[in-house]
Amino acid sequence: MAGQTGSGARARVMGIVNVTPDSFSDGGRLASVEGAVDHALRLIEAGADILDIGGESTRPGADPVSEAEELDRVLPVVEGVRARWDGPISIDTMKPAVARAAVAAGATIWNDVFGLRADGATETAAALGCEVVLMHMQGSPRTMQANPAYDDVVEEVAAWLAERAEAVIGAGVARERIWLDPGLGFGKTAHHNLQLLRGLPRLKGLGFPVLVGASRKRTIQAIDPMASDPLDRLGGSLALHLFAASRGADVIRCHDVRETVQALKVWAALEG
Ligand SMILES: Nc1nc2ncc(COP(=O)(O)OP(=O)(O)O)nc2c(=O)[nH]1
Repeated sequence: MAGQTGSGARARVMGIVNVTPDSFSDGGRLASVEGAVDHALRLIEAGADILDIGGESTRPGADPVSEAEELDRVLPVVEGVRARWDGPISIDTMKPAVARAAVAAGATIWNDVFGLRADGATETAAALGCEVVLMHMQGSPRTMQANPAYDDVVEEVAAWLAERAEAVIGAGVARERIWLDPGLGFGKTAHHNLQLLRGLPRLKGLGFPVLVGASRKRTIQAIDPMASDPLDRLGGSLALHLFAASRGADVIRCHDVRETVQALKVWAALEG
């Protein structure tokens, strides 16, 4: 994992490759394996440090995808990218079997929005020895936005992430393999998301690299009602991600890689 940020060093950029028909901002755009691999290679060309490949939308109200269907979607893309690039590839999945198969196909990171809570997930992560992203989610993708509520969202998310990290370390996952993620939009209101971004130093204080994904998310529309179309949220995405990097985020997960890399570089140059 790259060095800590906040001292002018650029946060690493994780480019999103959604191999799904229904992702909230780019669903269905990568209809073929070739198209998805080409898109991934374009993200690398644009400066992505990591590629995140996912076969199941986690947007609010998303329909679950079967293990077989998810495998059919992601494995050919992981294999296709790995055959052309030797950089870090993360698999964005909640299913241990999908993570296992993707690592066998060349993925090096398990990005689990469910925080390794599926049956067998911690054992699988320990056995794979890959890096793991533990993300906070209140509820499930189908229910999480119904009525998100916290007394103190920063403290509650920090405590939850600390507990999950200790639990997976106890299950055999090496401490240095763990990244944390506050899960913006996963059981949070726009207000909660902004508070979590302001509270990133508290999450960094847990002693793990922090990943933030605000790209094209609904929080931006809550601030700019004109941005009803996720594709109209680039400016807000860049603002949220620059703020996150300035508060110590180590990895930024985004769709618009070229613009994000450029913004982070200029911001780092300003900070000297
Ligand atoms: N670690 C992490 N993983 C994530 N995976 C998916 C999404 C949702 O965004 P997207 O992939 O664009 O949409 P969808 O889930 O509809 O495919 N957000 C995160 C996030 O914030 N952090």
